[in-house]
Amino acid sequence: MADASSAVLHVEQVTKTFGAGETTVTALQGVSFVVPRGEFLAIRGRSGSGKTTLLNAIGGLDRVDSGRIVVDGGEVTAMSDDDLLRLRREQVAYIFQGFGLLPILTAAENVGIPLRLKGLPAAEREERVRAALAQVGLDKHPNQIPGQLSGGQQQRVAIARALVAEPILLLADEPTGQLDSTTAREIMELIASLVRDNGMTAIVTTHDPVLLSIADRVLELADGALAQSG
Ligand SMILES: Nc1ncnc2c1ncn2[C@@H]1O[C@H](COP(=O)(O)OP(=O)(O)OP(=O)(O)O)[C@@H](O)[C@H]1O
Repeated sequence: MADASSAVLHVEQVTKTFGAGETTVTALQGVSFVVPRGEFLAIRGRSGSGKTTLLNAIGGLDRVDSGRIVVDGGEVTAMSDDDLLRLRREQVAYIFQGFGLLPILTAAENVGIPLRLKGLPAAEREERVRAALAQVGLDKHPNQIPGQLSGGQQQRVAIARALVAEPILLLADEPTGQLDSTTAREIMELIASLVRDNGMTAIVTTHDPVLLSIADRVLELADGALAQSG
């Protein structure tokens, strides 16, 4: 059992439904778990099991109906919209299946976005962007736009962008879903090693059984409820 005081994330009895009346879908029902600092946690589950809904609730992108979510001592489920914006800017970083890069910006400019939002001076931004691109093995491609990079390279840019602001919690929703199996494994191993090297905590959703073995622990969602932990 994880020491609750060292936990980065507490999820307690979280429930979320979509729609009303006969069309109501229960996306999450009574989900509870704790993630200790430094853990690389995978969440698996079939399509529609609630993985995206859960990550979006943790990252403050969507609100739940009941239950509590606490990230690094801050109660996400009680935050104002402004506080949620700050949470997403300063504490939580996202990696998406579709990479989520801005197509007209270069790799370096994409990586620099969180640092601009933080208002860091240009010289410090440039140095941190350079270091982040080097960490993901893309130091030779700072000036290419996403359309000039492979899928795996684009996801590396997105990973660098997620890391550059030194978030407490990294959330990755099917980050390898658009990649071939070899590249998918490379990307998952890269995320795992960066999380470990940077003392971060990460939650990654995936369907892929091969990739699950890279995680420290796997939780399974089925019809919006946690089925087992291992
Ligand atoms: N905005 C929405 N409006 C209505 N229903 C929704 C909405 N978002 C999700 N759902 C429903 O909630 C359930 C959980 O969806 P969710 O996207 O969280 O699953 P998932 O495990 O991430 O699936 P996938 O692996 O396909 O991304 C599904 O039944 C889905 O149809």
